[in-house]
Amino acid sequence: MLMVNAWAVHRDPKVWDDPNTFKPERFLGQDIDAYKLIPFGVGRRACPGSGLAKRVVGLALASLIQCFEWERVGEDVVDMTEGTGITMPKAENLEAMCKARESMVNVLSEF
Ligand code: HEM
Repeated sequence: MLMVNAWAVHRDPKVWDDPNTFKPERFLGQDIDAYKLIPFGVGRRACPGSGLAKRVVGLALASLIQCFEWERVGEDVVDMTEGTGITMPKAENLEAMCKARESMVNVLSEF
């Protein structure tokens, strides 16, 4: 079996400018070469759920931001250090506080 090291491809300075900096705007307004960005694999065995996944992740995140106000638990900046594992867990679990936004209280209390 051939395992492709997507982690290394996504952090290769020969492929990406400033690869270790979180810059989502780097993806705006341009087509990215399919072999440079491979979170869903590539080719015949690429993830068939990628279209669904991309829509659901955006929808879930947008819903959480729309419905709740979020705050850190303490003053410390969130530690983004990566842990070990196939699905790239954080080294430290993310703890956050959320409060339903005023405009959402009636909507959320119906569930
Ligand atoms: C953010 C969410 C997801 C990520 C990052 C992801 C990523 C991947 C990756 C990297 C592969 C292996 C591709 C390869 O071997 O080159 C894969 C395979 C697969 N994924 Fe996903 N996936 C996601 C969501 C989903 C969803 C929502 C479904 C189904 C509804 C799905 C169904 C599958 C299936 C069936 C395969 C095996 C394809 C094959 O071996 O021919 N995935 N996925």
